[in-house]
Amino acid sequence: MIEVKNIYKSFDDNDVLKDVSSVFEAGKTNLIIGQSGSGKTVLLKTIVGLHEVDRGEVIYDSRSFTKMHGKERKDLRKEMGMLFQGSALFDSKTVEENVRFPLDMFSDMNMSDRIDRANFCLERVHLENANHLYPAEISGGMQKRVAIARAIALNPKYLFCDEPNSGLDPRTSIVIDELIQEITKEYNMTTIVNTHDMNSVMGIGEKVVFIANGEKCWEGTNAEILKSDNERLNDFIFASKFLKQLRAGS
Ligand SMILES: Nc1ncnc2c1ncn2[C@@H]1O[C@H](COP(=O)(O)OP(=O)(O)OP(=O)(O)O)[C@@H](O)[C@H]1O
Repeated sequence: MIEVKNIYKSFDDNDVLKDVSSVFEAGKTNLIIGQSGSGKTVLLKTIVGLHEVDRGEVIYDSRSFTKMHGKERKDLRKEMGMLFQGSALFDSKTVEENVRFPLDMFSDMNMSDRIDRANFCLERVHLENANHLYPAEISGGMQKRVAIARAIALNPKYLFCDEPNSGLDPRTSIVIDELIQEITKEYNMTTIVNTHDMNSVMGIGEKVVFIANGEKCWEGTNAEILKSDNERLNDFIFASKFLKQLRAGS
């Protein structure tokens, strides 16, 4: 479980996060949604420690990340897996080498165990025969699966995904979303996903936190979204004609 408590973050005179609090439970796909520029990425980066909070606290299973320094933080970071926008694979490394990378860097496993673990993770994302291919030789959806395999290589307790569906077609997006949800449940991870993909929200939004202008405006489940009378949320969600129709029929 990850808890953010009354977080504030500014850049110069731009107050990006204002008093944001929420709890993200283990075994659930927790989504952060909001318009472009609303502060989703800054929130995610603040949670993983790429930005320091100005005020407030980030707590990982009763451990205050905000109050940690040095080695303690480094150790906690080893429990985090990250899936960045655009997959962020190393072009000059093969699929297997990409997945092995965190193991090479942060584990004390021998080479044979690292290769076994990389293969296990690749099988888990249904990518059995791509080990020796390079990222440029596989599709965008396969690249995402490699990135997921790499993110789970160190068996993280916490998984962070920034726009995991960017650049993917709707069908492949669903496959990736379902994979993220499956592994979240299988390993009881606390997963936080930044997205503005409404298909993801409706598909895997077990908890949805809506950020507008740096403030938490609403939170609930995907089922509750359709019934919400929060005006700002509705303006955001039902900007899509398809969802307006869905709501009318619900
Ligand atoms: N490192 C930074 N330095 C200064 N300002 C920043 C920095 N990172 C983000 N911001 C500002 O914070 C605000 C929120 O940006 P953020 O990237 O969190 O939005 P977002 O909701 O993730 O948008 P998108 O969906 O387009 O990725 C923007 O005004 C942005 O300019």
